[in-house]
Amino acid sequence: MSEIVWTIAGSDSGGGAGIQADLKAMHSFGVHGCSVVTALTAQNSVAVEAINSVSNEVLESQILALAKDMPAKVIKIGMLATVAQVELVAEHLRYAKRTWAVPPVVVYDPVAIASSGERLTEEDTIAALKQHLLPVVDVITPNTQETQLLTGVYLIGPSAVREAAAKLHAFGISQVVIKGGHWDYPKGYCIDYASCGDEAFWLGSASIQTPHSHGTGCSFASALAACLAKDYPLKDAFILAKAYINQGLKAAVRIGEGFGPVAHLGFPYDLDDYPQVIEGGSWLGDELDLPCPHPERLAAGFASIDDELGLYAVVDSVAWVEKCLAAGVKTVQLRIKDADAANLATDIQTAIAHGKLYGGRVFINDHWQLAIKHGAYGIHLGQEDLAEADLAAIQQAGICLGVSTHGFYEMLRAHQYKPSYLAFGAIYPTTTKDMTGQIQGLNKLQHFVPLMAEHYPTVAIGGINLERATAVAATGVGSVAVVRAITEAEDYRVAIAQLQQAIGSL
Ligand SMILES: Cc1ncc(COP(=O)(O)OP(=O)(O)O)c(N)n1
Ligand SMILES: Cc1ncsc1CCOP(=O)(O)O
Ligand SMILES: [Mg+2]
Repeated sequence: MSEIVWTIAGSDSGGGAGIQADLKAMHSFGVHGCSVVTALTAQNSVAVEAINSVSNEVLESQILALAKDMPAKVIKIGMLATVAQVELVAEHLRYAKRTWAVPPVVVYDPVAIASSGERLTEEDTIAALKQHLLPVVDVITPNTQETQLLTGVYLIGPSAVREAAAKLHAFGISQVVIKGGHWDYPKGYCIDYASCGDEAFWLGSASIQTPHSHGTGCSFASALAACLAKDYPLKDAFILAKAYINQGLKAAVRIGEGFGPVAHLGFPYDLDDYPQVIEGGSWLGDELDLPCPHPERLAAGFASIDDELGLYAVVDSVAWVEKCLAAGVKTVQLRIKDADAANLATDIQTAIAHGKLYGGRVFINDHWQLAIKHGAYGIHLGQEDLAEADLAAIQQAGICLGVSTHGFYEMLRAHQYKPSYLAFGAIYPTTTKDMTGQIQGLNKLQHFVPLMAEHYPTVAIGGINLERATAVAATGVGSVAVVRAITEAEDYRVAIAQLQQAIGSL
């Protein structure tokens, strides 16, 4: 069954923003959108001619009807036209959070001012929002103007953005997304910021020049709400919502005499629409004063893999490396997690030598210094290793680099380094490694592969066995990596042959 997401917002008779935009964006991400209308605005592409807020009775009847039968996983709040509406909605949200079997996640897009400049709310709504609504909000998505209205912080640079986010967190909001669509800083770029308190993310996209951007705020927040309902973590929902808006702005056209609406074109499948993940060491990172502990170690663009990766065995001993190579596996990874293991250096050296002897590709997990020293075919690194490892040395040695990713944010982060392959995991639950909260599933894999397969060899890992291998390969992923499906098989040679057949590889 589809996840249910409510939008509590105003109707836009022009069809470009409000409820109408919300439902289209939600549909694009495959959730079922329900609506609670707060006002029947009379608007067209030129002006907001009337607001026509609904009575609290009408508003409440919609909430009660939905709560009875269609409780939401995520509730997106948009325009609340009166102080009385703010109080009523806040009261129902508090009640839902207290009493529903699964408390809803509340996403608030503080629609204070329409893109055409008209004020959509009563003058004294801000005070009521701070007192009643913000304490029940989980995620807030203000633009520059709305951030300033709510925090009093004038967004003149990155530290002001962080300061404003801290003020929003202080209202009790755990996740803050500040949209930079109106900054134009650095020139020609749109920079957005998200903070979960302990982690912060910056995204950058080249500004898209179009006057037809009506409804972008509503659509962004609704896309984000839908992705949260699909269990994407905030950083991935942030990426997808941004890609959705970029895609929609590029395709937006005039409808009416004024400003046309952002287009709604379904899940974003074109990598060109995706934002750049901004890290220290990049020029955008420098503009934002992001720290970079080892700029001299950074590198992008690594050696190419010489052939299809095929079945990829990930094993923890030299003996297993040799057994897999001898059984015809062409890509093998030595994954020794104990940094103080006796004979670590000799094991790595021997595994690399076996690779050369059998004509296979041996990747070394984690121990990049020893891998460089002994001339490995490749090195596999996790996300946390990227900031520490000497990528420049790996690149100069001509060694291939594989990088793990768990979701869209990490995928785009890895893309900055242009590695030799990208691994997506964990596709299914696994007992080999603690992957709590990082299980992607086949659906997400189906989204990752078309975005990246044109640029890199791709690998799926995590919980893959013979029964699952065919479905995984059907996503178009280039390689399937397994641990237990080989090491715990009754007969590993038979298992290797069957897995190779299932994924259509030699
Ligand atoms: C092919 C492949 N994909 C992912 C991983 C995981 O690597 P990493 O994130 O570095 O985690 P550890 O393996 O070090 O626990 C992998 N090893 N191989
Ligand atoms: C190392 C690793 N990285 C993501 S899942 C995983 C373990 C995969 O092991 P298995 O194939 O036994 O599930
Ligand atoms: Mg590792």
